[in-house]
Amino acid sequence: MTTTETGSTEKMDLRAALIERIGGYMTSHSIGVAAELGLADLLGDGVRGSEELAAASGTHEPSLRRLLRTLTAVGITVEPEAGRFALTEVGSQLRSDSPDSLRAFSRMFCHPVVLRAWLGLEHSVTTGERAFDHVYGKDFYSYLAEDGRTSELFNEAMSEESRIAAERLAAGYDFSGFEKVVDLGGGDGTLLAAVLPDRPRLRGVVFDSPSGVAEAPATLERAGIADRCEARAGDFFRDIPADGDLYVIKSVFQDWGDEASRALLRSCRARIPDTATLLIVGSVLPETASTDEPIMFFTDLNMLVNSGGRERTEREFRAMLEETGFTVRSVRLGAAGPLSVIEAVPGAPR
Ligand SMILES: C[S@@+](CC[C@H](N)C(=O)[O-])C[C@H]1O[C@@H](n2cnc3c(N)ncnc32)[C@H](O)[C@@H]1O
Repeated sequence: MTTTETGSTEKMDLRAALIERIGGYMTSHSIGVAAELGLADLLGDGVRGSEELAAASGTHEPSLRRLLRTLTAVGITVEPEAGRFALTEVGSQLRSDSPDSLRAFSRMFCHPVVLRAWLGLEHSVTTGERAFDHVYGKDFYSYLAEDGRTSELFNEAMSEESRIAAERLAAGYDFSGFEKVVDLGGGDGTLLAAVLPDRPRLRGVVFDSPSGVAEAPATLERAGIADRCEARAGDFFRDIPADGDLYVIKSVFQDWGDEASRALLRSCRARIPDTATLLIVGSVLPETASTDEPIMFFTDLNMLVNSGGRERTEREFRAMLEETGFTVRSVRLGAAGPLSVIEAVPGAPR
């Protein structure tokens, strides 16, 4: 190959690299539609023809086939023979019956409610304001409180996203010195459903807003812990339960800006016992961005658009906790699967 040809190949690769990224929204849309139509459930473990899939999903075969080819191009399906498709390992996570299912998560984050808010990204970047409120005239959680179906989908999506982190926390954190865990903003109870079953003396409270906690009783029932774990509705800015000795806040702070996050920590400081322990489970951003963990940066931008919150670095978490009357005992990066665990206690260093 001549130098000129090498140079032109590199140029083509560079162009393709950018064009592929520009098409990112087409990827999310395609995955969202596949999840909505239940294509992964129809594919199951098998190889199926596009005609059979179109008949089962009530879709237009030539168009469905084009969708499936695009999904193949991004590694969700394979096309071993022309017009016949099967799931890849990545794509299998779109099956509703997979223990690692991310189907509700895909439906939620490719949902028109979220995608419309993302159309306001430029507004957010220009003004620093939440695009969601700009588009809908209300904030994300008020929207969910008024839209039961989307709220249910969001709770299910959070539960799917949480499962691995909850299992890692359950396996890796020493709960032995505690009697009652309160999961603040605990959603449908997925975290305590992972922690409590193997610890018969530990009790729990899933605390969330009325719409957030709506599915928790069923989760606790399914996990066989309903007799020692209750679902309580309330507002964590105002009435945090005072009867726990371990308080977990998982994937919550990224929803809130600095002022609200400090208000939440002050609310915890004022209500939790002085001898209690606070565990913050969530992403901890590195000081500089790179391609290593793109999801954290997607989440951060998603928070700018939808909730007005942000992901934070270890330095920022430490400063916020210290300012609000907590002492950080440890920061364990990646201790809960993709998430980190920050352990803090009320008051000055003990
Ligand atoms: C991103 S979700 C995380 C849910 C769960 N902790 C998890 O990791 O899957 C944030 C949770 O905070 C809850 N939340 C928001 N505002 C709240 C408030 N004022 N009081 C109690 N919970 C609230 C939401 O309902 C939602 O369940």
